[in-house]
Amino acid sequence: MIGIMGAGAFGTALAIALAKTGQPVTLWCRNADQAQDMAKLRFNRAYLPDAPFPETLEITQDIHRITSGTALLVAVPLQSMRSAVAQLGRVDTPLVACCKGIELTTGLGPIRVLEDALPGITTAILTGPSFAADIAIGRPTALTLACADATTGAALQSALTTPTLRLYRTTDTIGAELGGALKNVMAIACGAVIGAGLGDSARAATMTRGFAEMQRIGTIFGARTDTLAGLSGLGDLALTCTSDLSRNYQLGLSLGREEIFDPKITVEGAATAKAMSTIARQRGIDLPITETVTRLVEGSTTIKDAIETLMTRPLKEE
Ligand SMILES: NC(=O)C1=CN([C@@H]2O[C@H](COP(=O)(O)OP(=O)(O)OC[C@H]3O[C@@H](n4cnc5c(N)ncnc54)[C@H](O)[C@@H]3O)[C@@H](O)[C@H]2O)C=CC1
Ligand SMILES: O=C(CO)COP(=O)(O)O
Repeated sequence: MIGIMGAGAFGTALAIALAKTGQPVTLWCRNADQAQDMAKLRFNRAYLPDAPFPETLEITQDIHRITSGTALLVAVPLQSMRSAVAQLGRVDTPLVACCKGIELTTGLGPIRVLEDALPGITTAILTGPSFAADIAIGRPTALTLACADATTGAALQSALTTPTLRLYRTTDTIGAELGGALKNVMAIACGAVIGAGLGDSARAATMTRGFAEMQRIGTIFGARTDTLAGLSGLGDLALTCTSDLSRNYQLGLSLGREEIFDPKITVEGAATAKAMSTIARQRGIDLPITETVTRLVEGSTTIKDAIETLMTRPLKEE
């Protein structure tokens, strides 16, 4: 049995993809009304109305039903993950973080938050270019499974791969965490560029210089360059900086157009930009795009001033 915590878009999509292979999957939902609705309708009305549940997908409100088995996938937004997993109690299975970001209060990524919240557990992260809507309807998707322990990583890779969900493995958890977290910040920046009408050339420049920031941070924190250039970094950067389906990109579009954005929508890059800007200021790391996104999101700069600031920085080598 594979357990999944979090019945939002990503948790539900993974549950459907894994259950389609015929194995038992248990999806825990914290909201009683939503759980009953899903159990009755056999689809997730709120997040994925077009993706019916396979027979082997069970919906539960009993959190103890997901604490053992092959793996427990934690698919809740990063800023809520610490409080979410605190409800689990004893866990007898590896925990796989299925989220992207840096915790505002601690500066930690998903794996470190899990290990901090539940000391002694085995952890991994599943991350990479994949919209929930694509996974749920069985479109082909490739992701990175990062686990510090190579043997556990290989076992998780095998358990979580399906005919449409292809997993590559790595032991570089820092690279996988950082790539997934930071590409969302760059997606906000690219959305803002397009929203402000600055064009595709400016977006390509923002993506590329954004990737340079990802590499700069990654090098400092010990990430491997091939991980950052892989699915969890460059791959996800390419998806979210160019697709209207990305919520981070959509927030950027709204910022660029100076429109209001629905605060209920999950946008991991907003808090992550702030967390990373704080780390960068403390450690003297130059992250102009991340800093600009932080200031745009908090409303302390306008898109016009932000562009002027970025374009008039001292000239340098690439
Ligand atoms: N939606 C997508 O296409 C993808 C999302 N992700 C990542 O997955 C993570 C989750 O995002 P989504 O599922 O899209 O968000 P979502 O907004 O669709 O759903 C979030 C779910 O988490 C639940 N939740 C929030 N706080 C909780 C708590 N304290 N305890 C229990 N449950 C809680 C909510 O009730 C909701 O069901 C994010 O880090 C996101 O970056 C990754 C790849 C694709
Ligand atoms: O991470 C994602 C795709 O890989 C989903 O992106 P958004 O959270 O921006 O929608």
